[in-house]
Amino acid sequence: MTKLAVIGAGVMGETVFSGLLRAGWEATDIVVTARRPERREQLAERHGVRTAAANAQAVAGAETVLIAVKPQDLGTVLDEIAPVLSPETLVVSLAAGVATEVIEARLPAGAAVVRVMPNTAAQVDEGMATLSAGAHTSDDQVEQVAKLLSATGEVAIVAEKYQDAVTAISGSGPAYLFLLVESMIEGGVHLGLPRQTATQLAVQTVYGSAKLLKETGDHPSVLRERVTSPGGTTAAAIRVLEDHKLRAAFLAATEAARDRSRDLADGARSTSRSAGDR
Ligand SMILES: NC(=O)C1=CN([C@@H]2O[C@H](COP(=O)(O)OP(=O)(O)OC[C@H]3O[C@@H](n4cnc5c(N)ncnc54)[C@H](O)[C@@H]3O)[C@@H](O)[C@H]2O)C=CC1
Ligand SMILES: O=C(O)[C@@H]1CCC=N1
Repeated sequence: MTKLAVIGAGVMGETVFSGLLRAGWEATDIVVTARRPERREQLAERHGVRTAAANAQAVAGAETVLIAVKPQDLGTVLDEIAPVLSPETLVVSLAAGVATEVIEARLPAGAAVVRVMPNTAAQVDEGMATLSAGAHTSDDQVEQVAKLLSATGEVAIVAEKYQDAVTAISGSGPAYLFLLVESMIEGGVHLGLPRQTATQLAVQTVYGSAKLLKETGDHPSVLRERVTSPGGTTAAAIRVLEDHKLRAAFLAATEAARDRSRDLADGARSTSRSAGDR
């Protein structure tokens, strides 16, 4: 029997199901779909999971269906799976922006839906995933999804009204930090450090700082003050970052991500198809 059908196993779909395999799930419990045959072959070879070319075939008889297509492709997928969805099947959507009520409206009446916002740090079991229940989802089903996702990191249950803001912080967040690391590396190279040295310094500094934040539980401003000696180098650098309005940039950037998340919901109401795969 299929425990989990992953519909649209791109970056995020593979991230979630490969975490379950690391946590001890059997590959035979999982069936995955993707638009391109080469991608399906790659996933079967890499993980030993079953693949299906047709979404309806993958979903038939599955306990849980994890939909990991882009919001623009969600409408088409929901229309394909709705006729074969059993009333017991739990539907989990990873799509940014798309409300559970929009998903429920395209599925048979009473379908149990959970909306999840994960992030790619789940690839190393340090993910942050939030989940919100739909109108017909029991507490046990929410617990079931929380347990599934906790295989790859932390899980929080949030009111659905917060999911667009969550997307702007933890969903997109890894990309902001990677951009910061890229910028630190370029800064080091600009100062004459060999690229390899600059990369080692930047990566370990971000990793160690994240660990310090998490393990001490201290507020970031307290940790920042400990680095900032009076009249010293850090104060000089932070002055420049403040001059360049780093905080204002983050406020504007997270607002833009939140707004884009809301806009993406419109794509899921149609049956249009996204321009193409990565
Ligand atoms: N990449 C990320 O960091 C995160 C992504 N998400 C959400 O996860 C979803 C997927 O995003 P990515 O993995 O980044 O995209 P992706 O483009 O890597 O993966 C999407 C996959 O869906 C497949 N697909 C498209 N239409 C299909 C169809 N009709 N039937 C079967 N497969 C189909 C594509 O072939 C592709 O493999 C999106 O809804 C996004 O909002 C959520 C949190 C983080
Ligand atoms: O960029 C995106 O739309 C997706 C959602 C959160 C992270 N990646």
